[in-house]
Amino acid sequence: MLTVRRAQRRFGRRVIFTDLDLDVAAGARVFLGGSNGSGKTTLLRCLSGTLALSTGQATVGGHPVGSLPARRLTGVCLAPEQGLYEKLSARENVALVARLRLPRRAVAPAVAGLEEELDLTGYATVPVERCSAGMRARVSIARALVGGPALLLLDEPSRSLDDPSRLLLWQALDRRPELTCVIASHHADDRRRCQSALTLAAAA
Ligand SMILES: Nc1ncnc2c1ncn2[C@@H]1O[C@H](COP(=O)(O)OP(=O)(O)OP(=O)(O)O)[C@@H](O)[C@H]1O
Repeated sequence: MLTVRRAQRRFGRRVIFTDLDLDVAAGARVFLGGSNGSGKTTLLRCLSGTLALSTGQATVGGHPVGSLPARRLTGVCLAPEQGLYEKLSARENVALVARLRLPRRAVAPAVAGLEEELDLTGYATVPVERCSAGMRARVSIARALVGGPALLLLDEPSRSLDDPSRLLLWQALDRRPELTCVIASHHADDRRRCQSALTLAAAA
């Protein structure tokens, strides 16, 4: 589902990662570890297509990352508490993405299903600007999941989540055994829930 070949990303002369190869089969979960500043977010941004690799290639479902077909296959939650439309409600934020990914009649049921799964129902109609960091993180995760992506990229989803909310996330992932996930995290329990791990080393 996800293939990375000889990937390198530099910022100026600073090499963040290099010679990176990765093969992630459909349905596999990869834990992305490494200390602060080791390049986890940078790699996820490259895999989502929002940042270009300096050299090397990455494909999603055989399509180059960043291409329209690859983007269609990819659900992204890179800054769990940010990047939402502040004046819109949780429901509207999720529905916006659902409309891009689903036929019109499938939008409302898909959004309602995710509201239930991630326990958004109590504040689904409240503007996101009034939500806490943990609430926002759950909205961002719902937005990444809506429309049934084949690949999910999550950057520190547990950062603002309490234990019951983290459980909701993992239950949602467990309900989707076909979903391929790459999850950057510092949380040992997140590591346990993934079949394999890639640990990035901090650049010298
Ligand atoms: N736009 C940029 N320009 C220059 N350097 C950058 C840029 N973005 C990130 N970096 C650098 O790249 C390195 C990796 O950052 P990144 O955010 O990917 O680390 P991380 O592993 O996600 O860290 P954390 O665990 O703290 O979230 C850091 O040294 C950071 O300063």
